[in-house]
Amino acid sequence: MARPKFVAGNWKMYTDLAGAKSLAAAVAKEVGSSSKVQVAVCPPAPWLTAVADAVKGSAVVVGAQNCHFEKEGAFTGELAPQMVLGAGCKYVLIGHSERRHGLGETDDLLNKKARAALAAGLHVIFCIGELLAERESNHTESVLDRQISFGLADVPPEQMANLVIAYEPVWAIGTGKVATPEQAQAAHAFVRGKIVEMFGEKVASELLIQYGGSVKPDNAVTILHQPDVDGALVGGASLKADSFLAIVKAAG
Ligand SMILES: O=C(CO)COP(=O)(O)O
Repeated sequence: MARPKFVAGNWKMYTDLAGAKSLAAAVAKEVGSSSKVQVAVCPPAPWLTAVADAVKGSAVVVGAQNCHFEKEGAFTGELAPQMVLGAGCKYVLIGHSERRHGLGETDDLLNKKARAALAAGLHVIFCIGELLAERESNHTESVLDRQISFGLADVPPEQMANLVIAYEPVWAIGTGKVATPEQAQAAHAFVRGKIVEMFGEKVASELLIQYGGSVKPDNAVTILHQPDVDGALVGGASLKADSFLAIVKAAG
């Protein structure tokens, strides 16, 4: 069975409350109550409930950009997976490069977060990707191998149906330098092969793997129609309804 396409917008630390609500409402209005392409928006944490309200009744779902691995506790500034669920989210992003490299989140920490989020009933978009220096020294595959082996260690195979991988080469994020369709396909095929090794053929064949890094309406079609590319995780172009919806359309 063909895998569905899944396009998610990562709004990062952008939007104010009014802007978040109107962007979400515009996306929801156009997507409507059923959609062949799965669509998610991931606003900043303070806007999650308002955005969940704004997309209610549409096929658009909401994701948070991070969560903690504990259910509750003295963790100032953190969000428990249960809180993310309670705010109306279906998804959570785990392991975005801006948190791995900008905030020092390790493979071990990300593994704890992914397992806790899945156990709580959230769906996880698990982000991986190599730095430019790692690609240039031919270490792309070993980096992806490490991020997957450690990051997804001990994830119960039956919970893999609730996990999506986003391959986001760090050198393509926010730079306008998109991976070529061939580079994206090669990395995605490698990732799927690694999932076969860890979880078997069935899990791997059903796994959605998004590409992220400078996806725009004008480059989306070729990237999104590579055999192992099942969607996109969109940053900058998700902040305007028109450009985000054009990418959703390109996926269909
Ligand atoms: O980081 C990204 C999505 O998570 C990609 O960001 P850009 O689309 O702005 O390159």
